[in-house]
Amino acid sequence: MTAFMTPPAIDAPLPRAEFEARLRAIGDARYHDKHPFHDRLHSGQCSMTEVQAWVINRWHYQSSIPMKDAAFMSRCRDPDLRRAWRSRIDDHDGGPESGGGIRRWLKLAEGVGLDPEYVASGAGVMPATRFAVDAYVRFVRDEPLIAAMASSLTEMFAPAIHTRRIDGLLEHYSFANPETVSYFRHRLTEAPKDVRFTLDWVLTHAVTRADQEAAIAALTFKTDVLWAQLDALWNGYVEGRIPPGAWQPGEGQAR
Ligand SMILES: O=C(O)c1cc(C(=O)O)c2c(n1)C(=O)C(=O)c1cc(C(=O)O)[nH]c1-2
Repeated sequence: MTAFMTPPAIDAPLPRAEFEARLRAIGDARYHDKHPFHDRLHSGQCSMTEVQAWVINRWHYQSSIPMKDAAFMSRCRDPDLRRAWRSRIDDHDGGPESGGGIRRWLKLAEGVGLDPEYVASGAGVMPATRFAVDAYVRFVRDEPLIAAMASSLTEMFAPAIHTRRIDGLLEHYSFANPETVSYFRHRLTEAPKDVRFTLDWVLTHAVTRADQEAAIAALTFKTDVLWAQLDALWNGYVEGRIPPGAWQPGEGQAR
């Protein structure tokens, strides 16, 4: 660089490929596939109490996802964006006959010996799970659209963990069969469809460095949302410090 050339501004936007690499690096560093609860679950070391606690608590995430997507859509003036986004709600809610991911999660609940009505009531969800998931819904409702969209990009990292989960559950647990793991099989095609659209949108529309940093921060926040849920699960049901009001083993069993 000669003395007459202007140095690049500190806040110059990242080239597209570098921006994408920064987003992907968040998965390598912080995605919840690295949480010890997942190793325990996928390698068959979880007791049925721990599996039931996971299914009950994750219900709060599952059931909130279409609500956060509806909150997102309520903010979009662009019909093209709404049209692309609404398939996410269809994936989880499905039609009246077929149902969708929500119904498939309740099949898993039944398969692990729980009363699906108990699970669907949301009773027994731990406070920390609620705080984490509800923070995600609020984030998507309140933050700028680019950050709201980028926070869903943890789905970039989900197919690998879903594949590991399907294989691990089928290998190690007698409750696992094509019906009970069907939730995860559907996600193998649904998540890449979501990511194709959203990643391209974020990479294209985050044109300032500030927007790019906000997208990176949003994705980082979302990894915290996921990690915090598993920390709560580990504390409550592996370490045995069940918080007041949360599910007690033996409650909500299938009749
Ligand atoms: O099992 C998982 O590890 C996992 C992770 C994630 C994720 O990375 O947020 C989602 C899902 N599953 C999932 O099933 C799902 O429907 C989903 C929607 C979203 C989202 O942020 O919009 N994440 C995820």
